[in-house]
Amino acid sequence: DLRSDDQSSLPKDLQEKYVLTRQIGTGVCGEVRLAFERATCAKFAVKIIKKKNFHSEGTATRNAQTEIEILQRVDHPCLIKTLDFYQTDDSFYIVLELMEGGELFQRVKTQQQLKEDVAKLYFYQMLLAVQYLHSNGIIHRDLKPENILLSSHEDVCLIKVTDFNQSRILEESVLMRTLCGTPSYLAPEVFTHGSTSGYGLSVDAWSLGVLLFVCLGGYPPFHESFGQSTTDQIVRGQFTMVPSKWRHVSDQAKDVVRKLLVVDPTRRMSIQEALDHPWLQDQEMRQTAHSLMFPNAASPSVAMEPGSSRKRGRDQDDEDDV
Ligand SMILES: Cc1n[nH]c(N)c1-c1cccs1
Repeated sequence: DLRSDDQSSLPKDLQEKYVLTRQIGTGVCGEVRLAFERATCAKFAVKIIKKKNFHSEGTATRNAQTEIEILQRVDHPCLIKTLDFYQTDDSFYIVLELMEGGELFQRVKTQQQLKEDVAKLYFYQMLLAVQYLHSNGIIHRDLKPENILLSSHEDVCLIKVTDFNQSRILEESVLMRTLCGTPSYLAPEVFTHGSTSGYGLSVDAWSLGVLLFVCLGGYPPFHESFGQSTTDQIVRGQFTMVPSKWRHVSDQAKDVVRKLLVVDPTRRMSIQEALDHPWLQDQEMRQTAHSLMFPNAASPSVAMEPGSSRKRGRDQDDEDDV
């Protein structure tokens, strides 16, 4: 167990480059510590994953390797960046960007529920991050408030998605290879249930619906304290928007939640459809988000034409969204 002043159990090359200090987070896989780069005193977060916390070392290694591969492959302003990676016989050490605002989970807990325009700013950034992952064939699979980090203690701030430990990289499946051949002889169920054991990108859309519900309502849509088992509530899509918590939330925001929390994945709103939803057609919010994501980019000098109403189409979103 690493005490804050005990650096001796760390990999030597990690010790030489960083000083690890206090714990800033814990998770099922281990802990996160604040670190200072010796050469620059720059601050980072070091995620320590104990291999013994997995039921099999193989799982630990496979999950960590997938997480490392994804962390090193992705490059988006709303995805946490990895700087370094080390390992010993019993642990992995991942050096990550430091997000001074901590976890969204704590922010919602402290504020009880977020103001709608703040929730919209965060949700839009989450949509862009997940749209980027999906466009790179990656399903996150574990989107929750603990895995959304905030860059500062201000309401208006950059968010970053973290923890790809449960993520999966969509490899070319047998079904995809099968579909390369002539489909003439394939039975209909190959198309409708070819990957019965798998699931698609839509699992992340559902999780984003839960995340938005928590941000707007300040409580989770599905929880064992509501009587039935959480699993039964989820598979039945049973949730309640308690009036005292939701009466000041706009109908458009509620509509986004309801269209994401649809049990049938084929009927669930997609990430792109959410980006095209009227609630997200908020140019001021998008401009704020883009200035947070690209702080060095020149702000557009040309204001929108007076009276022009830019109804965004798909290509417009693609063009403007990262
Ligand atoms: C990673 C990372 N970078 N910056 C922070 N605060 C983290 C944490 C993740 C989980 C708890 S703290």
